[in-house]
Amino acid sequence: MATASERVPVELCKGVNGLDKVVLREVRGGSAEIYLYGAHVTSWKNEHGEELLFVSAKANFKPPKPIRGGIPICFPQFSNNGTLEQHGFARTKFWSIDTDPPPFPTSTSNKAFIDLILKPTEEDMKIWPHSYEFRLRVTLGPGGDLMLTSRIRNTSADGKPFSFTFAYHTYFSVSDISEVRVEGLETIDYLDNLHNKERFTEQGDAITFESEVDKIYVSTPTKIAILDHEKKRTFVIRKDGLPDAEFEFHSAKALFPPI
Ligand SMILES: O=P(O)(O)OC[C@H]1O[C@@H](O)[C@H](O)[C@@H](O)[C@@H]1O
Repeated sequence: MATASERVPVELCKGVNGLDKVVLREVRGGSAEIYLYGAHVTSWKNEHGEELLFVSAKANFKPPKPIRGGIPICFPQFSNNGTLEQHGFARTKFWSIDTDPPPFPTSTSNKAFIDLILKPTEEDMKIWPHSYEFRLRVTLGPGGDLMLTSRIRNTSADGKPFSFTFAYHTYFSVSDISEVRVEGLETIDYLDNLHNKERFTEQGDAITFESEVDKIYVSTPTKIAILDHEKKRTFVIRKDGLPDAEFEFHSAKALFPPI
């Protein structure tokens, strides 16, 4: 039976290694957990209590290492496309709870959500000399849907523009990879990370995984589905403002060195 604290829609508590985390709960029993370290979603459970995200059993919740699994926020650099560390520094910074976020156009009724914010310190500016506010809202809807909304604002006094790359590097939990297929990327071009980012066009039907895969699909549709036959579960991913999508399947050994 649920205790009183388990029914609280938004709760700040301690997670692994005493790190601060926020737990979101929706009325039907779904939940999500977000660490302030990295603004990192580490758990998303449906109303049956089934975990929908993968976090490596070897994941270190030890700053300054990134957490391996869940939803790492890659900012201001995705992958190694630049001079910064792989996937940028946002995933290894301590974010704050944003108590006064600018209003959203969408309604928040029946939704559990938390607003987080990251601003650069003087030390950070030495690595990436741009002044910004990165606001992330993580929302758990009444049907258990998880939504991440990022708002990045240039706060430099002179308004000089800067560019960045950004990604939600989500690790979905799936069963045996041979039971999984991805729909929505047919005939889309991709850059193959296993072949020096060479560009190819996806052929044929839905994507299946037979060997190691590490591809960035470019200009993808706004809706992509991951179908897991064994778990009889489908993830429908909808996105807005993020043109590309990366799909990876590595062997267990390649994917999970402890970091
Ligand atoms: O190990 P990291 O830094 O969390 O990166 C995870 C993955 O990120 C992807 O973007 C890379 O293409 C992969 O090669 C890498 O394994």
